[in-house]
Amino acid sequence: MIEQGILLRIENVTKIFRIGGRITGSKLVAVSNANIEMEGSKPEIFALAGESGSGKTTLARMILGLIEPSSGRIIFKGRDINTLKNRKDKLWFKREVQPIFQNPFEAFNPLKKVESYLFETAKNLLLLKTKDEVLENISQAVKAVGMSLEEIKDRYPSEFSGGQLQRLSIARALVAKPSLLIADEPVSMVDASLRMSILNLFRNLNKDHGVSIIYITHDLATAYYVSDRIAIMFRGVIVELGPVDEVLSKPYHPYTQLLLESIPKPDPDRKWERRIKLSDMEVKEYSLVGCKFVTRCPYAKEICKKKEPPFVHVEKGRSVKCFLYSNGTIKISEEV
Ligand SMILES: Nc1ncnc2c1ncn2[C@@H]1O[C@H](COP(=O)(O)OP(=O)(O)OP(=O)(O)O)[C@@H](O)[C@H]1O
Repeated sequence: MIEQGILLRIENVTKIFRIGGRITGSKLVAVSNANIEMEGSKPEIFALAGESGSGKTTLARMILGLIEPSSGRIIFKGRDINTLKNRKDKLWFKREVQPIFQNPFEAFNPLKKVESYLFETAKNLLLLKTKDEVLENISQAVKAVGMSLEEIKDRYPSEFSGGQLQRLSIARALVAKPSLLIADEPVSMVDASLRMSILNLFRNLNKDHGVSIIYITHDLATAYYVSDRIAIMFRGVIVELGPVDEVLSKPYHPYTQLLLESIPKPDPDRKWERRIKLSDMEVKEYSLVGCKFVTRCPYAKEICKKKEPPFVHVEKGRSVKCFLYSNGTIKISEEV
């Protein structure tokens, strides 16, 4: 049954990878029981934020249909994307959900003219036949990113700056007329001076063209700037979700609180400082049965080691995965 108004529903999605050899190896739950819902009637920018290795890219790849969840479902416009079998349905999904990658230089072959990518996308995904139709379509997409066809004609990737090339990779995605863009760290390789213009472009695409965007980042400052809602991930688990201004001004989860403490206030461009040492703890934390944050949480109790915390709806639109809130009493919400 098609659910009216729901663009994307990530339903109890888990991804387990096997790491190491077949005998000595172990399992790593890269994404654990993720739940996110995005409405189609209110296109939004949804930030998926977390430090390196928190499972963001794995979740993004599942939403793009590049890898299948170990369990759970991803429902896009009422259809389970992993049950799309025939060519027509797969093509439909490819048009609807488009990726934007981190490194625009890797998205284009240096020996191929940039415009050829746009032509190919129009032909392969929209199945446009006439040259006029194709030109009309790609010129709209290029215009939407603030450039023109004349500007890109006969030019190769090396003739553009990183910022321009990232715009063109966004234009290429737009040729398909997608409802959802999955942008994985789209500004981290772009010069700081051009970063804001790309983020503003996302805002325009969302407001003026009704495109929903999942913005994946480890940078809370840009997440705050560009997005409407945010999910904070830690060791494969969404620990907190809600409107970005509320989550970042009044974080509930002890992990989100710690992250915000570690942001150097005067410089919003700086990445999160690694106040928390990650790599050495990483695999161990992934395998904890209770809360993944228990070993560093200043509020940890016995129960946090033994049981997975529930995802509690704390207030309208806000949820947090923490025992501190499971009895309905918010004990820590100030002094952050
Ligand atoms: N194909 C794979 N096989 C085994 N482990 C994997 C695989 N892909 C990812 N992982 C592991 O899953 C965990 C989550 O990785 P993921 O790339 O999703 O995190 P991330 O938050 O996107 O990090 P980054 O920002 O560094 O890309 C990491 O521990 C990673 O090593």
